[in-house]
Parts: sequence; C-alpha cells; structure tokens
Amino acid sequence: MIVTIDGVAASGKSSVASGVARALGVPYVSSGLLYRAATLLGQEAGLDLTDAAELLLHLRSRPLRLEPLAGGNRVWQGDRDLTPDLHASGVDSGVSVVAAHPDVRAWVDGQLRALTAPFVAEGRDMGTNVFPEAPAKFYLTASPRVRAERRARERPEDVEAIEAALSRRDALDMAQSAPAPDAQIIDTGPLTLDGVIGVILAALPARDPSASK
Ligand SMILES: Nc1ncnc2c1ncn2[C@@H]1O[C@H](COP(=O)(O)OP(=O)(O)OP(=O)(O)O)[C@@H](O)[C@H]1O
Ligand SMILES: Nc1ccn([C@@H]2O[C@H](COP(=O)(O)O)[C@@H](O)[C@H]2O)c(=O)n1
Repeated sequence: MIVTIDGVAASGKSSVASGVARALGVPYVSSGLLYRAATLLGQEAGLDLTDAAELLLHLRSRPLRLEPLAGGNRVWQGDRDLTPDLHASGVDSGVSVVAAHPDVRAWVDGQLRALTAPFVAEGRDMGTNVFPEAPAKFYLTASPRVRAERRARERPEDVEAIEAALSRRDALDMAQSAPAPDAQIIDTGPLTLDGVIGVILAALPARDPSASK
C-alpha cells in the first residue's frame, strides 16, 4: 500500500510521515529532498536556476540516489551524503524556482515511481500527480504563524523572518500544492505530532493480515 501525505511548507509532513511509516513498519519517502538536492547542486555549480536544460544536464551527469530510510531519508551523490546541506536557508529560497520546471518535476517523478511499495510518500503532489492510485491520502495544513513557531525551534532565524519565507514558498509552490480531491485534510495546528500520526493511523483502510507488510 502507498500512503500519501502532502501539505504546505513546514506543516509537519516529514515528521508525520516518519511516524506513520514506523508504525506500519514500512519506509517513508521524502520527495522534497530531491528538489532540494537539485537546487543545492545547481547553486554549488553556479548555475542559473531558471535554466532547466542546463540544470538537468548537470543533474544527469552525476546521478543522485534517494535512500528512503525509516528514521530519516538521505540523498547521496556517489559517496557524498548531501542530506546535511539540504535544509539550509539558501536552498529553501531557491528550491521553488527549481521545482517549477516541468522537466525537473518529471526527473523527480521518475525516481519516485521507480521505488517499490509499500511506503509512505510525502510532498506536495504525491496524492494528485505521482501516486494518484494510492488508497490513503492526507493533506496537512497549519497557519503560517504556527508553522514558523515550530520551525524557529530548529533554526537560528527569528519567527517573523521564518514566517515570511514560509508564506513566500507556499505562494511559489501553489501550482503543485492543491490537495487531492480524495485526501483527508488535517489542520495540525491544535494537534501534537503524535496526535496527527494517530489521526492518520486511525483513518487507514484495514490491512490484509496475510500481507507481508
Ligand atoms: N503537530 C505538531 N506539533 C508540534 N510540532 C510539530 C508538529 N508537526 C511537526 N512539528 C514540528 O514542526 C517542524 C516542521 O516539521 P517537518 O520538518 O516535519 O515539516 P515539513 O512539512 O516536512 O517541512 P518542509 O516542508 O520544510 O520539508 C519540526 O520541528 C517538527 O518537529
Ligand atoms: N512533491 C513535492 C515536494 C517538494 N516540492 C518542492 O520542494 C520544496 C522543498 O520541499 P519540502 O517538502 O522539503 O518543503 C518545496 O518548497 C517545493 O518547491 C515540490 O514541488 N513537490
């Protein structure tokens, strides 16, 4: 089974996906890390991020590998682990430009569709575009203020600056961020992390006890 968890920036997608995946005993897949890795590599190479053809040429010359570990996904290029650099503010501010290119989206989608189910996939368009056949879809929201306050606990910037950056990213990502019509929308604002995970686990279709996962 594939479970999709989409939502706005910093709504809790990766934390919730990780918790749900652990409870189910399956991996989770963080699609945003591939867009982040493409952005980081483009920035490091000094490329114009609005030039999709140049960026894709660069990406295809040194393939990336998404490792969907249950405890936290990692992205590798050869033996370099890119993961620690993927949540820098510079990547945050460039990633939406990269993710807007249809050819970059096709490059990411191909890598995601090549993964073997079962897994929990999180991002923006997992339920609408990449895995529309998934039987269980969720969409996380919370106010920009709540999300910024949560993120401020893990970043040096102040809450106002984080909130402005999140709102900007939401606006730039709007084209690919609509909830699937069959997704359950969860406002995570009043819920704890475990509370959100519990809502999702309770809503999942009953699993076949004879299935291996
Ligand atoms: N329901 C919740 N209650 C309290 N804190 C939460 C909740 N959900 C997530 N958090 C915290 O909010 C922060 C952002 O969560 P997370 O990184 O999982 O979001 P995300 O949607 O994957 O972010 P991004 O879109 O930037 O990749 C983390 O510090 C996480 O622990
Ligand atoms: N399915 C997705 C996932 C991500 N993006 C883009 O990547 C950025 C980073 O994603 P996070 O999940 O780590 O926030 C995000 O802001 C989008 O630009 C996407 O387009 N589709």
